[in-house]
Parts: sequence; structure tokens; C-alpha cells
Amino acid sequence: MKSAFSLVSGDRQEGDPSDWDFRLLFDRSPVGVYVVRTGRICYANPVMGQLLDRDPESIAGEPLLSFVHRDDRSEVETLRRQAGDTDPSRYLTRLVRADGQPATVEVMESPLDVGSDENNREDAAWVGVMVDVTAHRQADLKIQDRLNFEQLLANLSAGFVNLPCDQIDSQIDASLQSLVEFLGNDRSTFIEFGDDADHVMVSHSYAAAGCQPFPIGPFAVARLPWYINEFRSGKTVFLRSLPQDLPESAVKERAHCLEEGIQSNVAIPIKVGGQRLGGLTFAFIHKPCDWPREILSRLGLIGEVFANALVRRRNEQLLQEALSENVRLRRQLEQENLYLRQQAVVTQHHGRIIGHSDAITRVLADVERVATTDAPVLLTGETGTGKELLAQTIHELSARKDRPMTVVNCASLPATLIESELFGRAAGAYTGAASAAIGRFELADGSTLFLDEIGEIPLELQAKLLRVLQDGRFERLGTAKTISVDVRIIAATNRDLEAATRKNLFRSDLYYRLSVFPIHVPPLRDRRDDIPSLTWAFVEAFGRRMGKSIKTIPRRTMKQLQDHDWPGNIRELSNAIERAMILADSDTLHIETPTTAREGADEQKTLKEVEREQILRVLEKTGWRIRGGGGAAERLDIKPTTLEARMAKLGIRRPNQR
Ligand SMILES: Nc1ncnc2c1ncn2[C@@H]1O[C@H](COP(=O)(O)OP(=O)(O)OP(=O)(O)O)[C@@H](O)[C@H]1O
Repeated sequence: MKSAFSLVSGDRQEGDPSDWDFRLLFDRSPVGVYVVRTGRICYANPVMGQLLDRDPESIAGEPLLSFVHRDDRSEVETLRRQAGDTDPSRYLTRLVRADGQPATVEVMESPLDVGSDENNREDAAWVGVMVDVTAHRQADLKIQDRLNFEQLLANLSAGFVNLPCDQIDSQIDASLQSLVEFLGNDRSTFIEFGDDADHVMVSHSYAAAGCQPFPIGPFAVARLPWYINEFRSGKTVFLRSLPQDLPESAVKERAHCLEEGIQSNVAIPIKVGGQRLGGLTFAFIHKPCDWPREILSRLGLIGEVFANALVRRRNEQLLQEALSENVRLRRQLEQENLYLRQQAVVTQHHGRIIGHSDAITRVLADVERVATTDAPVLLTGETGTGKELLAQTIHELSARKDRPMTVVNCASLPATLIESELFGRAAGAYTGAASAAIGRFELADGSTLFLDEIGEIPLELQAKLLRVLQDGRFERLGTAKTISVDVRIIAATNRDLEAATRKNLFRSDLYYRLSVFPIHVPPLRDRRDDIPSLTWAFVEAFGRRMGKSIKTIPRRTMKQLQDHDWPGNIRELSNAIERAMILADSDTLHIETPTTAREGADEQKTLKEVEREQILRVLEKTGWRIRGGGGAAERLDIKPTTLEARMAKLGIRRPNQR
């Protein structure tokens, strides 16, 4: 076989390079070959012509640089200047073909002659070789692009590592923006599916300039039913050219694309833990989508990163809610504990107070609350309801408990004596006061003074009482020396003191001072639930005292006790039980309520017995108050002194009289 050279010049000796037709060699070269002198092409082989998409003859005489891409020209010139006299230079540059397409070429140039002027290479000559590397270059760029994309995804993912929950939203927004900027689409939106079949939740959306972001919030599936159901069912939606790629049935989607000018749309469903949680959508408005399909799975991955972050936030919220519920329950438990402890203290300190009705429980709660303060307390309520017992309880729960509470019954003292009783006296202060005596206020110094029946205190003494209440100072009767005491006052009354202030029977300033913390003790008829436990407590107490053991109280009896109104309240109940216990001759106790006890029995009684019972009954009702309006004397329509005389004669004495 003959070589190309022998074909062209058959008479020459084959294999003798000095005889070869070098021009033909260049013309047949598979790479572009050219010679440049004074910057202009003086020879270009046919491949050069192909590279430039021009006839090689036509480019002779043209400046080579005029075919180089405008942006690359200065770089090429610099390279040329820097090239040595003999060293070949090698570089990549872009040519602009006649068809307008750029072609990336790899160039190797060597100087042929340096020209006339060493410092100015204007007329130097070069021989160059060019190879079209456009395809390689594009492949390289693609790889680089892909690498950049992967780098972006890695960076975006890294941004979610250990991200505090309150920054997740802003991080997703920023990530959507980065994706739009990198991928060149116009809008990226994150949609959560949720449990509502009719709505999805648009949680994040970023739109490039000139495009509307998707409105954040619930979005009705009915507005884009085909599209949403498609990717909600787990399918990737890849609509390169809209509206053509839409199926016939996607009527609303078609209208939507036309209205918004959407050219392409991609929706990628996202699963977390096997559950379809939502999806990422990408809209193209300014140009159609040119993404390769492989990109979709990578975008799905970043979507999962968003979704995982949202799931983490949701779990953290649930955890927070559970924690705050725990804290709430713990607080409640602590409160209940505190309450139970307080209740235990109450029971321990005043086990004598019996009753679990709501009414008495509320009273005890007030007692608890006020006990530890030094505030005056006004206990109001009918006779026999337990006001004194509660006063004692308040005292025992206070810091003053180590000293006994001093009790004064203002109704039982004659008006003439009450001042000296309360404030003390100097010797000879009044007729019969032979020696000096300290009063109850001094006695109660550092402790509590219980002023029972405070409504009976004479008006003229009320100012003096007010002064002690205000500053703890007073003078003994018959002296000018002021005495200071630290006394906590608890007062009680079964009268309507407020009404008394209106009738000017009680000083209103004293009333307001006393009623800083009023506690109303309800009558027994308003807490009938307490009657069985009170009954049994009294039965046991009297039984112990009398050496009797009662095992049964007939149901009918207990019902009668609960139905009775007990005008004398607990004291009356206690008396009724005491009477029944005296009469009891078996271990079953029959208690007759005061009315039934009287029925049929009265006619067998002597006048003395009837008188005694009537006085006792009235005394019980008035709380053993003899004097004053509503007192026993007034009710029986006799003078207090007469009543006292009758009581003495009939041997009537107040039970547990101090
Ligand atoms: N809740 C109670 N539990 C047990 N006993 C009670 C209770 N309340 C009152 N009592 C008893 O009933 C009787 C009358 O109570 P107390 O003297 O405290 O009533 P009071 O309201 O001060 O009456 P008065 O207004 O007539 O002075 C006392 O023997 C007292 O121990």
C-alpha cells in the first residue's frame, strides 16, 4: 500500500521526509493547522475551515483574533506576548463560528520567526494547531455543574444539622431561594399534606423577581385537583411543556398554567418514615425546564431534609407540650399536696372541729388562710355554730399558739364592769375596786383575745376598743399611764353588726376595723351532711364520760336529726344527744329532736319543769345572752335581773361556763 505522500508525489522516494510535500501534509492533517504572520492568517488548512465553519481560502488574510470569542481575546494576546521565542504555548479558547455557535478549541502554537523587532512581535510568525474540544468541554462543565449542585445540596443539608426549631422555617425559606437561584427556575414551594383530604398546607414558598410566590396557608385541593392528587399519591409530576403535557382531565391546571404563564412544572413527593408527608414543587415561567431527570431524585433528597426538620420540630413541640403538661400536673399535685398537708394540720390542730360538708370546708380554708396573719377576724353566725371553737382554732394555728387565748364574753359582763375587765383598773378606780387589776388586754399580750358577743359592747367603750385595735395602746381605768400591748383580736357575733352601725348602735369605724377578714359560720341546717358525723362524735364523747357504749343509731332517728332545723345549731344537737345518752339503757340510741321530745310530754311536767325548759330553750337560742335586744330576757319578756334570779333558783347554768 502506498502512503499519501507517494500518492501525491509518486516519483519521489517513499520514506524520505526531506522530499515530502509538507503543504499537502498540513492540508490532510486531521486537526486544524494555521500559520499567522503579523497577526493575520496566512495559511489555514481545511480542518481550520471546518472549525470556523468557513472556507479556508476566505479566512486567509483575516486577523486570527477576529475569530476568537470577544471575551477571550485579551487573554490570548497576553499569552502570545508572554510566549518565549521557541517554546510552544498551549491554551484553551473559544472561537466564534460563522453559524454563530461557539467552539471550544485547544490551541498549541509555536513561533516560526520572531520578526524584525525583538521587542515588538507585530510581524512575528506562528504556526498553530487547533483541536475542537467543545464536546469534552461541555461534558466537563456538566460534571462541574453537577458537582456544584451536589455541593449546594450538601451545604443545604448541613444547614439543618442541630438547627434550633425556631430557625427551621427561615432555613427552609433560604434553602428554597438557593435552589431557585442555582437551578434557574422561578418558584419553589414546599407543601405539606396533613390529615385534611380537602386541603394541603403551603408552608414555604420562594419566588424569583417577576414571579408571585405561592400564598402561604391552606390550599384547597379542588383548585388543582389532578396536580395535587397526582403527587399526593406519591407520583413525581414532570411537566416539561405546559399546558401540552397535561392530560385532558386536568382542566383547572390548564387554566391555571395559562393564567400564570407557567411553562414547566415539577412536583416531587416526599416521604418521611415511610409516610407521604408533602412535596416540593418547582415552577418555570420565563423559560421551560431543561433539567435532566436524574436531578429529581436529588431534589427529593433535599425535600426529605426539609420534611425531617419539620417532623423534628413537630415532635419537639409535642414533647414540649407533654413536658408542660407534666409541669402543670406536678404543680397541681404539689398544690393538692399542700392542701392535703394543710388539711392534715387543720385536723391535727382542731380535731374537735367535725364536719366535711362543703360549707364547713370553705370556712376551714378561710381559717387556715387568716390564721398565720395578725389581722383581726370577725366570726359571724348564729348561736352554737362553733364560732368560739373556730376562734380557738385560728389561735392554735397562729404563731401565738404557745400562749393561751384569752376569752371575754361581752354579753355576760355587766356594762359597768366591762371596761375594767378589758382594760384593767387602778386601786380605787371605782367603788368596790379595792385593789389594782390587770385587764384581759394585758393578759392577752403576745397572744389572742377572743371578744365573744362583740355586739354587746357598750357604745362608750367602743372608741377605747378601736384605739387598742389601731395602735395597741390604752390606759387602765383610773390611771393616765398608757400601756402598749401586742394582741391579736378575734371577735364574734350572732348579730347583724352592719345593721347595728346603721342604727348607730355600733361604731362603724370599729366595725370596719374588726371586719378586716370576716368569716361567716353557716348554721347547721345549711350543712346537714355534717349531722351524722357530729352525732357520732358527741355520742362517743358522752359515752366515754358516762361509761356507756352505743353501737346503733336507728336510721329513722338519724333522718329525723338531719331533717330538724336546729335553731340552737351544734350546741342544741349536742344537748339533745346528751339528754338521749342519759336516758339510753341499751346500745341503741334513740334521740328525739327537741320538738318531738316536747310533744305529749308537756302535760306531765310540773310548772317548774316547764319554766326551766322554756328558759333553757330560749337561752340556747340566744346563745346564753341574757341582756340586750333579742336577748333571753327580752324574749321571755322579763327583766334581765329577774331572769338571772330565776336561773339561779332553777339551777340553770350555762354549760362549760368560763
Ligand atoms: N364543727 C364542730 N365540731 C364539733 N363540735 C362543734 C363544732 N362546732 C361547734 N361545736 C361545739 O358546739 C358547741 C357550740 O360551739 P361554740 O360555742 O363554738 O359556738 P358559738 O357559735 O361560739 O356559739 P355562741 O354564739 O352561742 O357563743 C361547742 O360545744 C362546740 O365545741
